[in-house]
Amino acid sequence: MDCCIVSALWYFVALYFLIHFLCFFFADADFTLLWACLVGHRPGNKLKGLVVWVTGASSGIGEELAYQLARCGSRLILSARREDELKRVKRQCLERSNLQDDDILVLPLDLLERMSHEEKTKTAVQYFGHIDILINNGGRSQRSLCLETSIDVYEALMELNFLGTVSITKQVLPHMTQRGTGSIVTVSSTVGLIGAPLATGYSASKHAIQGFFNSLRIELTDYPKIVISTVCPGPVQSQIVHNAFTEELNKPVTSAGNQEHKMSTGRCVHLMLVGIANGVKEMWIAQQPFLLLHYVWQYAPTFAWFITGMLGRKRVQHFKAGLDADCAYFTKPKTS
Ligand SMILES: NC(=O)c1ccc[n+]([C@@H]2O[C@H](COP(=O)([O-])OP(=O)(O)OC[C@H]3O[C@@H](n4cnc5c(N)ncnc54)[C@H](O)[C@@H]3O)[C@@H](O)[C@H]2O)c1
Repeated sequence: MDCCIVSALWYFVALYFLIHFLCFFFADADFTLLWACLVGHRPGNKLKGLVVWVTGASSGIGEELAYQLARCGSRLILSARREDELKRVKRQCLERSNLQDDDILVLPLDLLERMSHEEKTKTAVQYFGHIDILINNGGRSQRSLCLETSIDVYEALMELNFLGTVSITKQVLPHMTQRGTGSIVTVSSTVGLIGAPLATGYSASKHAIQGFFNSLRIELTDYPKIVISTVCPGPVQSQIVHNAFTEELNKPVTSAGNQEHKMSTGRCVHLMLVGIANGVKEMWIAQQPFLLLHYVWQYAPTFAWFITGMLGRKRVQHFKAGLDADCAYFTKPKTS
C-alpha cells in the first residue's frame, strides 16, 4: 500500500516537472501572461466600450491591435502619419466588428512633431470625453553596424522611439491622474531587455523606454488604478524590417528578408490584449529561443553573454555577407 502511495507521488512529481518543462520550452509568453491566458479576464469582457488610443496603427502590430480591439468592442483612436492608411484600417475595423463609424476616430499624428501632441491629445479627449488606454506602439527599428552608422541615425531613433513616446505619454497622463484611472501600454522589445547586434541604437532607445516606464510606474503609486505596462516582443511579422533605419538617415533597407519564422502578428496582439485586460505590468512575448534568452539573461548573465555572443556573431557575419541576417538563427540564410 505504502509502495503504491510513493509510486503515485513520484508519478505526480514527474508529471508536474514535465508540464513545467513543456511550458518552458514551448511557451511563447512569460509565466504571468500565460497564467492570465489560462485563468484571467478575457479581453472581450474587459476592454468592451473602453476608449483606446493606438499609435502606429497603420501597419503591423498597431494595425492588428486595431482589428482585435474593434472585435472586443473598444472605441478607437487610430494614429500614425498616413491618413489614407488609417482610413483603410478604420474601414476594415468597421467590416470586422459591430462598431459604428463614430466609434473610431482617425487622428493622423507624427511622433516626431512633439509640438503637435498637446493639440492632438485635446482633440482625442474632446471627441470621446476621456482616454482609457494609450498604446504607445509607433516606432522604427535599425539594421546597421555601429561602426558604419551615422550619429544622425542614433538621434532619429531616440527622437522617435523614446522622446516621441514620452511626449505623448506626458500629454495623456494628466487626464488619467485627474480621473484617477487609465492604462499606458508601451511596446518595447526583447532588445529593450537584452542587446542585439545591428540594432545598437534601436536597442538603446528601447532600453530607455524600459527605464522611463519602470521609474514612472513607481512614481504613480498614489494612483493604484493607473496601470503602466511594457510589452517586450521578440520577432513578430510586420513591416518593421522594411521600415528600419540603416547606416544613413534616408537609406532604405534593401531587403526585408523572410518573415515566416517570426511569431504571427495575431498571436502577439492576442497575448498583448490578455495582458492589458489583466493589468500585467511587463509582458514577455516571444517564441523560442528568444523567450528562453529573456530568462537566461535575468538569471545567468554570464551564460547569456556566451549564447548571445555565439548567435550574434553569426548574425553579423551573415549581414556582412549580404545574407538575410534575421534568418541566421533558424534556417540556412537566403541571399537578400
Ligand atoms: N515586429 C517586431 O519584430 C517587433 C519586435 C519588438 C518590438 N516591436 C515594436 O512594435 C512596434 C510596432 O512595430 P511593427 O513591428 O508593427 O512595425 P511596423 O513598421 O509595421 O509599424 C510601425 C508603425 O509605427 C508608425 N510610425 C513610424 N514612424 C512614425 C512617426 N514618426 N510618427 C507616427 N507613427 C510612426 C508606422 O507608420 C507604423 O504604423 C514598434 O514600437 C516596434 O519597435 C516590433
